[in-house]
Formats: sequence, structure tokens, C-alpha cells
Amino acid sequence: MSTAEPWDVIVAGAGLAGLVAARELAAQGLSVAVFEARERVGGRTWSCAFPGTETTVDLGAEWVAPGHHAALVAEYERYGIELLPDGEAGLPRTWLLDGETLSGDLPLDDAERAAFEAFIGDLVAEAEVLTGQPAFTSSPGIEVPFADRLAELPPRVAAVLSSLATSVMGALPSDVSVVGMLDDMAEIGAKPEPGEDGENGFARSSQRRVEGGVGQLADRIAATFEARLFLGAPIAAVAQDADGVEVTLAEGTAHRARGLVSAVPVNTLADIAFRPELPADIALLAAEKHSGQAVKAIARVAGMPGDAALSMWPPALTGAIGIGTAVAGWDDALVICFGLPETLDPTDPDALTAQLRRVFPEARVVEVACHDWNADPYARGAWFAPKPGQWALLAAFLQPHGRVVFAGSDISPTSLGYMDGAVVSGRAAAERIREVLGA
Ligand SMILES: Cc1cc2nc3c(=O)[nH]c(=O)nc-3n(C[C@H](O)[C@H](O)[C@H](O)COP(=O)(O)OP(=O)(O)OC[C@H]3O[C@@H](n4cnc5c(N)ncnc54)[C@H](O)[C@@H]3O)c2cc1C
Repeated sequence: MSTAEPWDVIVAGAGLAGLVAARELAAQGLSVAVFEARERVGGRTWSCAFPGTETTVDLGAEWVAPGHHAALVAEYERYGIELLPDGEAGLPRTWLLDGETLSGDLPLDDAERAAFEAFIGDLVAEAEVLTGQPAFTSSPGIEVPFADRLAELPPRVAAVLSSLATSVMGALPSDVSVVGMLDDMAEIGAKPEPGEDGENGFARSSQRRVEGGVGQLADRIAATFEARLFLGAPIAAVAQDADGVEVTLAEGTAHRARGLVSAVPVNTLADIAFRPELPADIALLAAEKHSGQAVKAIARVAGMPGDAALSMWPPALTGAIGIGTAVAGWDDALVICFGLPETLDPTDPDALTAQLRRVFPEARVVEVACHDWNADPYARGAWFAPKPGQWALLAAFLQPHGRVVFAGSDISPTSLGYMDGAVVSGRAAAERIREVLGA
């Protein structure tokens, strides 16, 4: 394999999608270079030690749903990385709904529960209409804000659904298209209560975490594939001509290849100058950006039970999950907290303490670890959540743009927004660029 320029393929971005694409292409004998803006691989997966401990925490992606994320699970198996037993299924859940504290999986009376189940049933039926359609097909009425669908429901049912939807989408129901929820339901299923296997697609209570952190996977892929990996190398421009692509880095050097796999997040695409310009639908989504803005903080909390889950509406914290006395020698709990940037400053222990105390009066946040993905110029957001009108734009990413093909969990027809989607789309992009190049 030649490692000299021009490369067969340049891959933009060393998140899971870019790394999987690069590995697959290199395995086919193509010469591949990966340019990654950060000084590390893994993108929105990032595992590190909680301050002052040897316990690994995940600042980005964390949960894997083995029943639904087959491509991702296969990657963990391939590299011998173990999933942890599911410690979170069936955690006692407390709800703070419009100032009222309630407990239980679903804090609804019989009539409310019937309304909840009917609503979910309608959504599941609607989701089934989407199944089997070409990817990212829209249909009338589907691209409305999820909040519009909640308007007619009894207030507490709407509050429960708003809270769950905000956790799942990482954005307010008013800011996401119904189709985002439908897509999740079509793939994961939407049982109101945990099933026999503990699986609860909607509330996500049964997903598994990874021994030693999810971030190992990117490190392991990067260590094993035969491609050149350039870190600290943000791409500023991509120009195509009859012979190939020229990629210009922010520091000014230019590199040539026969084709390019763009595996950067949708919310950062507008920072790269493409010539010819990106197709209209892609350019529109890149300019508008998706809604996923969740903030995640991992907190050491004294005075709070380790085995507790918390949901709130309206959201200050959109959710908090205690993972027990995870750290040897601690009495304190390690609590994974989610919020939205408007309502929670995750770097502020006092702000987190104030929110947790609304339910656990003795709680005191001692230390916080987090990364601000919204302010990060190489993410500009959290996981993908389509705004109303954006769903149908995604189809454009499945077509090559000349010698450029697209990858990433943000545009994956399966497992959209999840690590699994990154793996699936990385594989698909490797196939697609080979077709473009006739390789
Ligand atoms: C807080 C949080 C929690 C999450 N929780 C979960 C979860 O529990 N389960 C789950 O499945 N998913 C979760 N996700 C989503 C998951 O992290 C993503 O779906 C997945 O990691 C995206 O992979 P990717 O390769 O498509 O993109 P990314 O991981 O974002 O990789 C893109 C890469 O491109 C690089 N890049 C950007 N711009 C440039 C440029 N100009 N030049 C070169 N490189 C560039 C970036 O630095 C990055 O390395 C979470 C995400 C966040 C933020």
C-alpha cells in the first residue's frame, strides 16, 4: 500500500464513522489519510478518569442498546471490549412534574395511563408507516414540532411525555420534529413499561454501558488500521476538480486524493468551504443546524442515593441517573446529569446542587466533570435531533457529491444520532466512495 500523496481517499474526521470508513477502505488495499481536527480520536465519544479517581467516565456517548445496536456491539466484540451488566434497569424513578414530586415508572392514574398508551400506540402505528419507506422520506403532517402533538393530552400525560422526549432528543419538544421521535420508536420500540428483558425503548432504562468507557473503541480502531492519521489537523476547504479533491487544512497545507469521505458532524459542515458548493438540502441543514443541544455532567454527589433516576418537567435537569457508589472508597454517588444549555450550567456545582435538592434535600455536588459539546467548534451540538422540516433534507447525504461522500451518525438511515449509526454509516460510506472511484 502506498502512503504517499495523492491518496486514494482522504477521510475528514476521526469519530467512529470516519475511523470505520478508513479501516474498511484500508482493508481493501486503498491508501487512506484521516485528518482529524482535535488532538484525539473518538469525536463525541470521550472517556476519561473522573477527577481524583481511576474511575472512567464518559463525557459524551455512554449507552449501548445491545438489542438494537448490532453493528456497534459487533465492533466491541471484535476488539474484546466488554459491556457492563445493566445496572440501570428498574432504578427507582422520581418525577418532578410542574412542581409536584411523584414516584414510579410512570406516575399516572388509570385514565392518564390509558391516554398515554393510546398516544404511544398512535405514534407506533405512524412509525410503522415510515418503516420500509426509502430512507428519510417525509409524509404530510410528520414534520411538525413534537410539542404540537402533546397539546390535546391531559396535562400530566403531556408533562411525562415532554420530559421523556426531551431526554431522548436532547432538545425541547417544541424544537424537534415529530419524525425524530417516530424514527426512534420505529427502531427501538416504544413500550410504556419495562418488558421482561428490562427493555424500555422510550425511557431508555435498560441500556448498557461499556467497561472502561466507550471511548476505547475509537482508540482501538485507530491503533489497528493501516491508514495515516493526522491529529490537530482541521480541514478548512475541500475543492474538487476533474482528477480528484484537494483538501486544505486550517494551517494552510494542501493534500490531494481521488475522493473524500466527509465524516464531520452536520453542525460543523458549514465551517468547511466546499467547491463546488454543497447540494442545496445539505447546505440548508448545515446552515440551520439540528436541535440536539443536551448538556451532560457527571457529578460526585454526597447525600443522594446512588441507585436513583430523576426526570423533570419543565426541565432544569432533563434527567439524572445515579450509578451507585461506583468509585471505590466513596460513600458518595456518581450521578450522570443531563440538561439543556438554557436551563443548566453543568460546570457549576452549586447550580447542579440546587436542582438535585428539589428532590433530594441532602444532595450536595462535590465535583463535576463535563465537556461543553455545544461550544466545541468540532461538534457544535450533542446528538442529532431534527428540527421540523429537516428530516427530508437528510436524503441528500446518501448521494455522492461528485467525489465526496458523507458519513456520520447525524445522517445515518439506521440508528440516527447513535454510535451505532456512526458505525453503520462509516461502512456504507466506504462502499459508496469505492463505487465513485471504481475501486
Ligand atoms: C453528551 C452526549 C451523549 C451521548 N450519548 C450517547 C449514548 O449514550 N449512546 C449513543 O449511542 N450515542 C450517544 N451520543 C451520540 C454519539 O456520541 C454520536 O452519535 C457518535 O459518537 C457520532 O459519531 P460520528 O463519527 O458520526 O461523529 P463525531 O464523533 O462527532 O466525529 C466527527 C469528527 O470530526 C472531527 N471534525 C469536525 N470538524 C472537522 C474538520 N473541519 N476537520 C477535521 N475534523 C473535523 C471532530 O473533531 C470529530 O472527531 C451522545 C452524544 C453526546 C454529545
